[in-house]
Amino acid sequence: MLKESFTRLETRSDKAIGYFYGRLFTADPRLRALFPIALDAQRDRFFHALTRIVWSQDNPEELAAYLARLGRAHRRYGVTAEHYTAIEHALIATLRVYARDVWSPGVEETWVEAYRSAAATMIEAAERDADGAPPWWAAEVVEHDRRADDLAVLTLSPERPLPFAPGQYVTVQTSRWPRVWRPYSIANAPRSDGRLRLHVRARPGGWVSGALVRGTGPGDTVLLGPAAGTMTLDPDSGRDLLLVAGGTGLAPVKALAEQAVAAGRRRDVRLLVGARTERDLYDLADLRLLEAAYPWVRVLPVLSDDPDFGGLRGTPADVLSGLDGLDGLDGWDGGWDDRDAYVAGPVPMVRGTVAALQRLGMPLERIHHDLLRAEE
Ligand SMILES: NC(=O)C1=CN([C@@H]2O[C@H](COP(=O)(O)OP(=O)(O)OC[C@H]3O[C@@H](n4cnc5c(N)ncnc54)[C@H](O)[C@@H]3O)[C@@H](O)[C@H]2O)C=CC1
Repeated sequence: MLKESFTRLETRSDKAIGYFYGRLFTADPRLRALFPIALDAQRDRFFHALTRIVWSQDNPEELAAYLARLGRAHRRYGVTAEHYTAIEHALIATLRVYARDVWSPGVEETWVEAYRSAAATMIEAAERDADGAPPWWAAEVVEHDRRADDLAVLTLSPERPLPFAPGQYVTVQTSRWPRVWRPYSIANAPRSDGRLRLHVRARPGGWVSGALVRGTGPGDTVLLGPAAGTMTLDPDSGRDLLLVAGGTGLAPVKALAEQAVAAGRRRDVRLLVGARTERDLYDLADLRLLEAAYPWVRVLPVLSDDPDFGGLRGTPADVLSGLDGLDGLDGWDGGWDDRDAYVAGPVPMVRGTVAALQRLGMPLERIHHDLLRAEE
């Protein structure tokens, strides 16, 4: 019933979502303040979440985990239990209009039940979280290192300790765009001074990334959400590590490399740094320092858009796919089933790299990435 009625809404999603927000803000205009000034991205995210909830009804475990993440993430917006009731009314009113040809009291009851159950899971997760972590941290920008016109490395000092594991990300809000949060991976292992580094590339039309690269400097304050993400080192593994980064996907991978070397246990680390041109290797000097300090770490730049480059060319996936019959990856040939891989970067690059690693014989459970979260 849910899927059938939701399909009616999907075919006219723009109008339906517009109607939904209209109902919501008319019923309680104060709710408008919870949302960003421009609603476009919010509309997409709301619809994406609804779609996922409807289509995950057959998979309660996956659904509960997703809703718990969603509920926790909503804490930073100041969402409370009462807001869920207002959303319920607006959603049901919208479905009544847009799914009118299949609507009946039975369908309505099913929706109300499914909505309340989803809301209860979100609220419960948010409340459980509220016992411990704050919903957000204020952090001072202590360094702003502009490495290219569109790229900056920011060092942030949170007002209170912000716990995280290498490989995780935080969401960031700037004063320029209230209520707009964007995720950025933390680019360092935890430090004694509690500081965090972010690698930010300003995307065309990217509000937060543009503000962080071009409109932020030392002394400014940003807000950070709690750390999240599962692309973390397997604590039981002493296996060699293959780290693959594309562009600013270097951030989480560098944090993992720092953690691996700090653990004191010698694990061979190969770090493939994918970029378009030499100019885009924005952190190579730092990576070379890591390599010099730990001889078992090898940093291998791979350039896709520079035919004159003397090193590895193509994407990281091209390099891995071409390994058959070559000398191997800087001394590594074979043994792919006994290594851990971590991959971060543009979605198609991550997909291609995962496929190439599987073809080399690496089991899927050893290949870590953030793809599903990126799509959330
Ligand atoms: N945890 C994660 O997975 C993280 C992911 N990212 C994502 O990484 C991306 C970085 O963007 P930029 O720095 O602009 O990277 P970029 O566009 O400069 O590309 C970096 C590398 O990825 C390859 N690449 C780009 N598009 C590709 C495609 N369609 N197919 C195959 N390979 C491709 C390039 O050849 C290059 O090697 C962003 O999308 C960001 O959201 C960033 C941080 C963490």
